[in-house]
Amino acid sequence: MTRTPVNVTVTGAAGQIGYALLFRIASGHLLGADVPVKLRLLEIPQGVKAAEGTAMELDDCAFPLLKGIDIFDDPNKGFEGANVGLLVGARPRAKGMERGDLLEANGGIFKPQGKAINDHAADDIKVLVVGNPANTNALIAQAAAPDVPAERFTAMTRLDHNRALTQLAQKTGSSVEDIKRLTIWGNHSATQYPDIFHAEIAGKNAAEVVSDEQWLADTFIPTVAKRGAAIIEARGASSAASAANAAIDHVHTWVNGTAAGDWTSMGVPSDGSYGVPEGLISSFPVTTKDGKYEIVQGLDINEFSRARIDASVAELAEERDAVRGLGLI
Ligand SMILES: NC(=O)c1ccc[n+]([C@@H]2O[C@H](COP(=O)([O-])OP(=O)(O)OC[C@H]3O[C@@H](n4cnc5c(N)ncnc54)[C@H](O)[C@@H]3O)[C@@H](O)[C@H]2O)c1
Ligand SMILES: O=C(O)C[C@H](O)C(=O)O
Repeated sequence: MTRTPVNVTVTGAAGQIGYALLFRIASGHLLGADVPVKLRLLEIPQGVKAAEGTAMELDDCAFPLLKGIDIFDDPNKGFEGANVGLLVGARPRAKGMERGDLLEANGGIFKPQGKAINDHAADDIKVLVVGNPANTNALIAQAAAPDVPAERFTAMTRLDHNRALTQLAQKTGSSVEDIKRLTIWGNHSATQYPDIFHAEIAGKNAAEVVSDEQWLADTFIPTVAKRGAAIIEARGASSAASAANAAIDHVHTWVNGTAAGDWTSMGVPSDGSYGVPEGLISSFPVTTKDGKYEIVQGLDINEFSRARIDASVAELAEERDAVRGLGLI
């Protein structure tokens, strides 16, 4: 039986992450090796020509799963019939720009995109926001889409999760696939909290294997939380291939499920779990199955973790209050 192609809308398609992302979507890494896709690329008018160039290259790959590419500069058209929305395009912080200015500029992008999703996307739309500040941009888009179930709006912390896996594997001389149940809590920002207290390495408690709270506090957490800035410093540009890879992982896991005994980290609307105020889009440990996710319940949160989760959640609440003050939600 021939499957109906899945419509995947990618915003910021002509950007760095877009260039690293589109070829992997088209080759089946996002949804599966047997799932045909149609790409809908959304750019601002100045980005359309470059997106056309990328589309030419996608054509030149002759990907069997790629059933069409359309390019738009109007979100209402870009999200028409979208089953998956990858919201990558965002306004970067310019020199001299205050935080409020950045939130306002991104509100001008994510509010109309949320409304376009509300009015034009397919009923089963799943949204991943990558563009920073990702959690709050997701909140803005979600607030503009009252007819779409709130839980379909998610923000990317999978890159942080993957970064933490590698740091922990390198510290303990283990392999990333031996590590399970790691969690990123809170905001995709320097306040995020990578938590290894419930993680396991080859079946043993990771915190006990590491047994070095100073390394945890002074090396592991800041290395993971500030990795984005370190990449910018080294590369002169923000992470692109690793961010695209994490976006692929996020959606693939959401659609295809977490492995038994493991979980992943996703920024999702809080249901009040772990004291995170309801509605904030915060990173949690989640399991996924049949295209749905659930926040892992019942974890004991020690004092060390509690203070760090609270600090990151407080930052999210501040961002929410700021965008509320700007009338964006
Ligand atoms: N969540 C994460 O883990 C993570 C990791 C890395 C980067 N990021 C963020 O991802 C975003 C994109 O990064 P990049 O390196 O691809 O940036 P980039 O500047 O290379 O590309 C951004 C693209 O978005 C386009 N764009 C801007 N406004 C748009 C709009 N309204 N509609 C459609 N397209 C629009 C631009 O024209 C540009 O082509 C940034 O905000 C970056 O900070 C997030
Ligand atoms: O784009 C950035 O500011 C950094 C990015 O969010 C990252 O974590 O690599």
